[in-house]
This record gives sequence, C-alpha cells and structure tokens, in this order.
Amino acid sequence: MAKSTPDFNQAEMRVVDALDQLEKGQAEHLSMEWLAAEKTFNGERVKHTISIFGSARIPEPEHCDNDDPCLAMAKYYQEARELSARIGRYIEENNMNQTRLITGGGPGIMEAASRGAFDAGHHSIGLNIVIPKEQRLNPFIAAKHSIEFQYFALRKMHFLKRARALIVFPGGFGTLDELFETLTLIQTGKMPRIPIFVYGKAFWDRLLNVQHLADTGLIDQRDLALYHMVDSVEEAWEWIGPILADLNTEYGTESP
Ligand SMILES: Nc1ncnc2c1ncn2[C@@H]1O[C@H](COP(=O)(O)O)[C@@H](O)[C@H]1O
Repeated sequence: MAKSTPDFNQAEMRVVDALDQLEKGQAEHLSMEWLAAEKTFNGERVKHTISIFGSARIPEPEHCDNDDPCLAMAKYYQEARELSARIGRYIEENNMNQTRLITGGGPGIMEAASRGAFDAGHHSIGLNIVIPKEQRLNPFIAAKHSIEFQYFALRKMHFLKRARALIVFPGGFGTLDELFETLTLIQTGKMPRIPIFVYGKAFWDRLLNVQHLADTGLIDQRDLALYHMVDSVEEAWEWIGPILADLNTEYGTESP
C-alpha cells in the first residue's frame, strides 16, 4: 500500500499546533534572557569581544591520570591559557575598556581562556549555560561577569553580536556546533565576516576533510577561506595582535 503523503494543510496545522504549545511564558523568558545579557554587556560598556570556543572536557595536564589522550589534549589547555593571557594583557595595557575576551564560562578550554585573562588582570565575561552535566562557572570569572543562559541559541547570538574575532580550540559537539553555526551565518550573509582562527592543526586535520565539501560542490572553494588554521600561540598572536591593534586605533581612545 502506498504511503500517504501529508498534504500542505496538515503540515501547516502542525506548525500552528507547535506555536500554540510555545507558552507565552516561554516567549517572555526568551526575550528576558536576551535583554538580561544586553544589560550586562552594556553595563560593562563592552562593545567588542574576542570569543574563545573549545572543549568543556580538556583539563590542565596536572589533572590527567597520565593517560595518553588526556595529556595530548591538555597541551591545548596550556596554550589557550597562554594565548588568552596575551590577549588580556594587550587589552589592559592599552586601556581598551570596550574590548573583552568572552568564553562559555565553563570548565576545560573555557576555564583555560578565562584563567589566562585572569592571569593578565583582565576580567573576561562568561556566557554560562544551564545544562545537566559539566555545568559550573569556572573560578576565573567574577559572578558579576557571568551571564547565565537557558537557551543555547540566544547564547550563541550573544557570542557573535560583538565579536571581532573568534578562536576555536579543539572540542566536541558543542564546539563544532559553535564553529559551524558561525561559518553558516557568514556564508549565508546573516552576519558580517569576522576572522575565525581554528587552533590545533593535528586535531582539526584528523577530524575534518573540508576540501571534500568543496570537491563535491557542497560548499564553494572560496568558503574554505572563511577560517584560518593556526598551530601555536605565536602564530595565533601574529593574527590576533594586529586585530587588537586596529581596534585600539579605531576605538581605544573613545570614552566608554
Ligand atoms: N559545561 C559547559 N559550560 C559552558 N559552556 C559549555 C559547556 N559545555 C559545552 N559548552 C559550550 O560548548 C562548547 C564546548 O562543548 P564541547 O562539546 O565540550 O566541545 C563551549 O565552547 C561552550 O560554549
């Protein structure tokens, strides 16, 4: 027997039902969450951010039980910390009070990045997310610089709204989601192009064969240039340093 195909009206009805189920309270919560984050950014007078993404599960080497994958990945914790310290130091030394480093506020690479900023006397902002596992605000973010979200979608919009550069360290589904959403938004013209640095060639080369997407016509060859691979703190800084210097020239002297 042939399968029945839902007609257009049935599909429309499902959309209407779904919208009905979205309670008024939920819609209000969405807008409150968005506005609460706006309030914190505006209260802190933040206009430009450097966002760092990466695994919630990469610990510092001291917390590995000497097992190989843990130690191999833990180098990224140290490098994220070191790079963030450089970024934080530059922002502080140049009094760029409208520019902030932001992270997901959680453990792993997020902690490393907040910690590096903290080492340099820079108060990073953490966009924390309420989830059942691995949720804790890392100790290198002050409570007043933490913004708590229930919705990943809104949180991602805030990650990108003021972003002047993104640095993406190795990570799992969460990190991949953040990287690919950003690439999709830029590819489809939904947000302006910003520099994206993907950190850790050995990790990313093993994970992604993006050339295959271009070879099969699923992305344009030019889309491959939407991000740039970097493989050391030094190399990353060669790109990020000038971005901060440009921000400093353009806005550094503006009063908040
Ligand atoms: N526990 C978490 N706290 C804050 N942010 C988180 C957390 N877990 C995931 N995230 C977000 O997603 C990526 C990391 O996800 P992985 O799957 O571990 O790569 C991170 O950039 C956070 O924004």
